[in-house]
Amino acid sequence: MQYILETSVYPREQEALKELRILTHNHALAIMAAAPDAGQLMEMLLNLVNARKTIEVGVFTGYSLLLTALTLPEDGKVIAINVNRSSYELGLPVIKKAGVVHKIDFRKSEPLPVLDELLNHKENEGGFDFAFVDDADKGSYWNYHERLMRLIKVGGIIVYDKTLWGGSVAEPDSSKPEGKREGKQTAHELNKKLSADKRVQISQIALGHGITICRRLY
Ligand SMILES: C[S@@+](CC[C@H](N)C(=O)[O-])C[C@H]1O[C@@H](n2cnc3c(N)ncnc32)[C@H](O)[C@@H]1O
Repeated sequence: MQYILETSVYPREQEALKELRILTHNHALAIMAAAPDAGQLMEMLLNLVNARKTIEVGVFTGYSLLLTALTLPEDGKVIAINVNRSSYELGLPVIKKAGVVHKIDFRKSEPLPVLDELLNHKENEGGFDFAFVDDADKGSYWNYHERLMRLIKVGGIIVYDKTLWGGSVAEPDSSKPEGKREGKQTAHELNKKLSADKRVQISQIALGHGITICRRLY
């Protein structure tokens, strides 16, 4: 198992990311993000769009945030939104040690007010290169999408995590107890809407809990 973790799943993980992953595990918190699995893909996507300004919705201890900050150029900025600050505080010493905290603009908030506030400033329309949405209130993903589609430039990328909801989107409702159907249903609704959205080119990847990459076409 250790071999798989160190050489297969994370073959080229930077030291700071590894430290944050281990710290998260040591606090008995599972790494919830697909980010460790999808790390290299995210890094490549950030590079492909020459990302300088990005948005992250759903921070937790900051694995995908640190990965983003390490990938951005010195003058890059990531606006990172999370409903609370406590888990971010846990990862913050590692982020500071990595020397990238100056690239992070952390906002403790529900995402929609922050996205709406950004849209109050005309210069932010199409002003961002990349966004990553990871599990912050799945029922609101479509509302995030409508805002992000205005904030991300044409040619920019929005990545949604957990869009296969552990594979359960493909299973019949009866396979899940009633209380556990919500995540599956919201993921299914989002997938239907994204695949019908002509404004984006999409690619869904069965990595972690499933990620969907959307490239804004117009
Ligand atoms: C799966 S974790 C994000 C993982 C993170 N990207 C990483 O790489 O470790 C989901 C995060 O969403 C946050 N969250 C949950 N509901 C939220 C909401 N309504 N608004 C903003 N953040 C929320 C949680 O506090 C948690 O930090």
